[in-house]
Amino acid sequence: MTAPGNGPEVPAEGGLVAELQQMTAEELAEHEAEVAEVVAPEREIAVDVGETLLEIEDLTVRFGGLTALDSVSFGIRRGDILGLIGPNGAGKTTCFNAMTGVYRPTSGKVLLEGKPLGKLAKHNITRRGIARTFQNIRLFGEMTALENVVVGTDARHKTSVMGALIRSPRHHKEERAAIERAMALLDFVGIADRAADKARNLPYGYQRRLEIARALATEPKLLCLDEPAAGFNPIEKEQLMGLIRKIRDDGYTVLLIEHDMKLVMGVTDRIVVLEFGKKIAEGVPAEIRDDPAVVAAYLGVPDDDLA
Ligand SMILES: Nc1ncnc2c1ncn2[C@@H]1O[C@H](COP(=O)(O)OP(=O)(O)OP(=O)(O)O)[C@@H](O)[C@H]1O
Repeated sequence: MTAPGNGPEVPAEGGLVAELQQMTAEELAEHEAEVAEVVAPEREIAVDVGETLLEIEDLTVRFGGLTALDSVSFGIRRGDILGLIGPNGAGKTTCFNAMTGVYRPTSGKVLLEGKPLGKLAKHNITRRGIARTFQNIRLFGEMTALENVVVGTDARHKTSVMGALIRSPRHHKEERAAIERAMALLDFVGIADRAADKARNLPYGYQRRLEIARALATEPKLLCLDEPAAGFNPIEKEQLMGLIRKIRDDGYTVLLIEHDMKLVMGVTDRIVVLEFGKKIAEGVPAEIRDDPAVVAAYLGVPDDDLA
């Protein structure tokens, strides 16, 4: 990682944005294709679209006497956007936490590409290919936006600690590549113009996008987004839908926890519904919208618009 203040090469203020503004439509399309190539370098991931990427088998998580997740099973296909929904306290975040090594499941399994994640620690699960964002934004506030993303790319670095200490040529090369990739990711999520700003000084919507860029920096096979639209206005929600689709179109698989039903129904390929820790429904958005058990689970939840 580049030490803060050590001068990663950020374009001069407005540089990239000014450049983009002057581009013709053709040049812009070419630029976007180049950015997409850097953002998802492992293009072969698109080849296996439709195969099962992640399987959750009979997953149970108990906290003392409370069963937060009760023998839940579902799968995620490569290239899909899967929505995980349910009323407050249904077990959605617990499911994310059990998948990403934050909680140990009481019983059941999580398999990525057919291999159980077992008792892997969080960072090893990230290395295996699951990245996530959090309900409450977690960024390094004193670091710049660019540095926050460079930190994410560290999960993929191959240099040894010694190599980093003596600043070996391999380490130097990796560092340059990390900065270039981080810049491309900021561009991809639409916040490259604020690359040099401290994360804590960014507007809220930019911080949410920065979290997504940082998660993408780990080159995940599966990107888990925990309520990414929380606190967004309708225009920002619309833009977020566009970004989630763009991420999927770039070859990633996405698992989305979100309360905003319009967004969930508009962007997902399939939906799994939890209530009181149990799976009560699974299907395509139109099936879920008309499912009596789902409608009943949401009755009395005025903020959610199931119509
Ligand atoms: N660390 C914990 N210790 C004890 N109970 C917990 C813990 N984490 C979650 N729970 C409980 O587990 C249940 C499921 O919580 P969870 O946060 O997974 O629900 P959720 O569907 O994500 O809800 P929300 O939409 O409100 O975020 C709740 O009853 C919650 O209080």
